[in-house]
Amino acid sequence: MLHSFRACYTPGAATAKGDISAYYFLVTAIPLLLSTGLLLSRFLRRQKQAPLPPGPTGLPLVGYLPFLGTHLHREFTALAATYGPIYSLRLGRKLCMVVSSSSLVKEIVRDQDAVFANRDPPISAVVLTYGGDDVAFSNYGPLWKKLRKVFVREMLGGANLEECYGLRKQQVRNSVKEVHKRCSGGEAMDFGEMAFKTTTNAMLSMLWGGVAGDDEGFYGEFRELESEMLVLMGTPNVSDFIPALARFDLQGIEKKSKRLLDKFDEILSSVIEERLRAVDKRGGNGRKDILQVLLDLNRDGGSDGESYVTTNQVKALLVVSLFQHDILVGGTDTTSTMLEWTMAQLVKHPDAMSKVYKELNEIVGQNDVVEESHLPHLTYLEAVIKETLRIHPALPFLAPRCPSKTCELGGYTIPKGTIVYLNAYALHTDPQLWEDPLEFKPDRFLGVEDDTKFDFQGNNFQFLSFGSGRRVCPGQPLAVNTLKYVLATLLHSFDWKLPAGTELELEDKFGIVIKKMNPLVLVPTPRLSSLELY
Ligand code: HEM
Repeated sequence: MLHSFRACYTPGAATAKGDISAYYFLVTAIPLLLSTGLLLSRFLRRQKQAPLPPGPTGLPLVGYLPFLGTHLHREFTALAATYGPIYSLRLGRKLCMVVSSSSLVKEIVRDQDAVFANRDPPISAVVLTYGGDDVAFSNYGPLWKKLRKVFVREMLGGANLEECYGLRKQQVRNSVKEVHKRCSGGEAMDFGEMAFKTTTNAMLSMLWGGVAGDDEGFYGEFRELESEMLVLMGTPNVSDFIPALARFDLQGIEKKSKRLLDKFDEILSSVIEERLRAVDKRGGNGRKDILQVLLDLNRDGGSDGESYVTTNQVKALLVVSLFQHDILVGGTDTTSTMLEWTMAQLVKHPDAMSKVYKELNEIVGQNDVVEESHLPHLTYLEAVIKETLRIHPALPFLAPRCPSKTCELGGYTIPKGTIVYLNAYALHTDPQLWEDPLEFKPDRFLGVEDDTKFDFQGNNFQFLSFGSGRRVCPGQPLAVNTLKYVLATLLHSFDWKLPAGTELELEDKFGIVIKKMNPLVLVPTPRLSSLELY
């Protein structure tokens, strides 16, 4: 080809010398022209590309990290007032975006949901879930789809949830007995601690039938591991923000997470081995529990033959379920945190509390105990729970998303791999969207004609307690059921008052889960006529 090219430009009289210089000219000029063209087209493309969202500048290397305070949900909300509903900031080497408008959230979780469906988990979470081998941390793809299906259909499916009711009920009734025992001395108790124990025991009993969960020593060990995890996940890790330093593990977080995983693994392996040796494989209450469902999938892949899960995936799914979100959000239990917040708001608002008691008297009566069949009729209690989730969203930024490719949002470029925080707290407290947003007014959720308007599925982009889109919380039906059932039971059985001379404050503490700063200490007194109801 070069030859024919040369022939065109070297007609008859050309000398051999002229031939050679034309040849060299072409050999150098063509690549030069091509690369200039390439650079020019890249430059023009970049000129055409939308800019990054505006945002505060930080310092070299560490970015905006040194300027972050202790109440990130409020700080990120305040920054939106300066930089608008989408802004960017660098945390270490990582580029982050904060989105605080319902129209942009809708674009992320509906119009571009598949693009924004990846995660960027911290190193400690990756280690503690056997390499991110689970539903909460895997990126959007075949592995996530399979694990999500197992989680939603096999582990927490409607039928399974109903079948496990007996086990949950037993644990909640145990708590009622324990509270009743402590009532006689007028003893004050830490409500959050009792709520944590109740929900953990209910979950343990669902997972492996309470085989080991009834054992106090075992429970204590789990609590210890849980608080160790809290520390590990709660400590900002330089390796997460400056990946080039990750291999040095400067704070030893990766090493400690591995040690913690070994302890979890020991417990989970012994529970699994015990079950594999057992003659009766049905677990507690004579039914197939979640452990058995997972072991069956591990053995034969399930009825569709496609739901095979590895042994490590069995363990990672158990860990995530056990701590509900603990791994995801920093060693803290979302359900018991929300139980504590709801109770605190009720104690703070006696009007709302008396409406809950009135509803319980009408629906359950004082000569019966609360059953799950009562729950759909407790509409005021549900409004109270929604209002609490609105003011205190357990995960104020949901679980951060990560786009799998560079895309555009609201006229800005969002580069692949950016960490995207959906600021649910900002949306839940936006005065444009809610009247008196900081006031506790459960009635705002009553009498809404359209059932889906404020459902828990994230169909309304101003109320996002459980997220939205394909990565919406799969534990939501269990979480709402547990919240309603435990609250209804504890309120129906007891009156709850502050200890004499104390005052209630509602100060919060930022973590990946927003917890109450100080424990909620209350004094219960029995309110049912018959001792048998305890
Ligand atoms: C009040 C209690 C709870 C709240 C407020 C809550 C909230 C959330 C939120 C906001 C997300 C992120 C959704 C998103 O990215 O759009 C999430 C994800 C998740 N939640 Fe929950 N959750 C609760 C209880 C539970 C329970 C009880 C379980 C399981 C037993 C659970 C399992 C999960 C899992 C596995 C994910 C990750 C889903 C995925 O990435 O595909 N959650 N939750």
